[in-house]
Amino acid sequence: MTDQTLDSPLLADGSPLDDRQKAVVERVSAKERAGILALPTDDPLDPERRRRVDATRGEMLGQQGAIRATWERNADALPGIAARIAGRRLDRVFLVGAGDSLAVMIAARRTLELMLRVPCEPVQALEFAYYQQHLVTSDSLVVALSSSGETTRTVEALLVAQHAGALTLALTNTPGSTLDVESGDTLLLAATRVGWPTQSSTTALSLLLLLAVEVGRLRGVDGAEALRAELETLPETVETVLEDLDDQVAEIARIEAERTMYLFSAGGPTWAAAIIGAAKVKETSPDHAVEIQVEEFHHYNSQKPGEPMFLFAPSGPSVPRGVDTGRDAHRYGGTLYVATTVGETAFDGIADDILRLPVVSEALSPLLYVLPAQLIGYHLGMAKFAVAEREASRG
Ligand SMILES: O=P(O)(O)OC[C@H]1O[C@](O)(CO)[C@@H](O)[C@@H]1O
Repeated sequence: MTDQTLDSPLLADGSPLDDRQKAVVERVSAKERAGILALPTDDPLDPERRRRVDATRGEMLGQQGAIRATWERNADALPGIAARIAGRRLDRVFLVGAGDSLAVMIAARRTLELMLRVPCEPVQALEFAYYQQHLVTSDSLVVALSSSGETTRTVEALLVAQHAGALTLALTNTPGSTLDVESGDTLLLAATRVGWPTQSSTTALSLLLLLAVEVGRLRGVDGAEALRAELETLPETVETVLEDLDDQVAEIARIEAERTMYLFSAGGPTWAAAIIGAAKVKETSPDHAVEIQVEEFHHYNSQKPGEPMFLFAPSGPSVPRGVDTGRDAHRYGGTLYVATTVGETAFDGIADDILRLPVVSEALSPLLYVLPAQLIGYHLGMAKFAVAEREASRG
């Protein structure tokens, strides 16, 4: 059965989709399945994984330019879309995606909620398409993000939202993709995605943040102008953070290269960085990585002896629980690495090493905190290849 495409309940009788849309779903589903079957193996020296890890570095370091190019690309379209959203009475916003694209939605949620003043719910695309149709109204806004524009469940989510009469908006890196073609309004990313995804996440996040502050400005929301001004400076900060943390993370990766499980934790908007960190390790290596929300960490024996934990905790309300997490990491016999704000002293004497990032509003902080998450994934991948090569050469 592994080479078969999977059925969708939206292809069955009673589906809101028409025959043309069902054919669209069948087509993207078959293509997606082929992509999944072509993923690298868990061979520690898999050349396809290596090719993608190698390609990731340049893309990761080029994110400042990709963000600026994405803003430029949408300079004409974004103001009109922001005006349509600002002028509309909204009951709620659904932020739909899969994998990294869902993490981006989680990262953007806080700024969107501060600026739009309605609940903005990140939802996995399957959950939305199959379980939440009844919640969508003509006053809802559904934003669907897919870098490829061909992720089946995300395409289905967009189609379902259209049938429910919601205002819809697509974001994709692929002009002419199914999501782009099926959507009325599309914002286009300017990301390179030959390696494991980095630019596609940060460009999408930067665009959603820009859209949010534009809507906030149009609606006269307190703090929108200041947030806009801060956001405008962040592409350059992205570059600085990557340069400043690169060597430090490479050294941590060398220390931790022979572990087989990696934990990532955070709370608030930076939760997205924990999700992305675990995703990058799973992409760049044959090993396991999991994200655990900073509060949930305490409700189980969450860390095993020797396991490294990466905690993302910019100054903000999640820091005290992060400090508890750090103490328990050591009680479990694990190691703790913390990414936090320069000048934040809460983790001094608790963390095994601290990655320090510039001061930034917590709502915008994921745009910076996904960077150490990407660096950890990249450098662990490279360090693991080095270990595997050494072992292979010993025979
Ligand atoms: O943004 P897209 O193209 O929908 O891709 C989503 C997919 O990409 C990944 O983020 C990484 O391959 C997956 O986890 C996810 O299912």
